[in-house]
Amino acid sequence: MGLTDRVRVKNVRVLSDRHYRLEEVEFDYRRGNGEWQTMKREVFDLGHAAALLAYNVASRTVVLTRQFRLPPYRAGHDDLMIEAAAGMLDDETPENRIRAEAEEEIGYRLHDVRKVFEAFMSPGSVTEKLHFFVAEYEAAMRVGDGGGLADEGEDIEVLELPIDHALAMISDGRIVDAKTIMLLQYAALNIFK
Ligand SMILES: Nc1nc2c(ncn2[C@@H]2O[C@H](COP(=O)(O)OP(=O)(O)O[C@H]3O[C@H](CO)[C@@H](O)[C@H](O)[C@@H]3O)[C@@H](O)[C@H]2O)c(=O)[nH]1
Ligand SMILES: [Mg+2]
Repeated sequence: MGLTDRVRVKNVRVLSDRHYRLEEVEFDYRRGNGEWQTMKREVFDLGHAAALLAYNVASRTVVLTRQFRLPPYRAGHDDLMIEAAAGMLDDETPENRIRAEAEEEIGYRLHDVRKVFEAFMSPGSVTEKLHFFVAEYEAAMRVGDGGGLADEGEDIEVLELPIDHALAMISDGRIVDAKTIMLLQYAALNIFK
């Protein structure tokens, strides 16, 4: 399968190129009925990212983070965000990046880290693909307090909580981050049976 005979990019205009990159792309697209249509779409290029759920089967617990996120706040979410550990790849491999993020954000040096799936998080406008991982944690793997990198503005609380409590927080709206909901539901289906 390929789309080279259905999509012809005609022009790319960079609207913003600071921390992230916003492009306006003009292209021809061959519709289902065979007719060509010219369109313009804005594409927000964030790079790619990785996320991880740390879990412990015996204690039926998971480790999450809580931090301020400006975009949800601007959209009316008047609370900190509860999220799985995650970070942008920044030219690292997904596995190396997520191991480093787990140490920086939640303070665990994990052993076996398992990739479970990949997903585009907002395919209508954002290029970002997220690589999802899970890993078992134990007290002996704790190497620090986590919290993120203060000089990059990160101020992250570490939350260790029962999986059942985390799942209830999806139902009552306290957890509203997509990657975190996906990982908790993966864990409910495949890890905490
Ligand atoms: N200077 C500057 N820094 C920024 C800007 N936007 C983000 N940053 C900084 O860039 C760093 C990104 O931290 P990471 O841990 O690498 O990424 P993340 O923001 O946690 O990304 C994860 O969560 C996002 C929100 O759910 C996801 O979008 C993303 O896919 C990933 O999972 C943080 O220090 C953040 O403050 C900006 O516009 N300017
Ligand atoms: Mg992060």
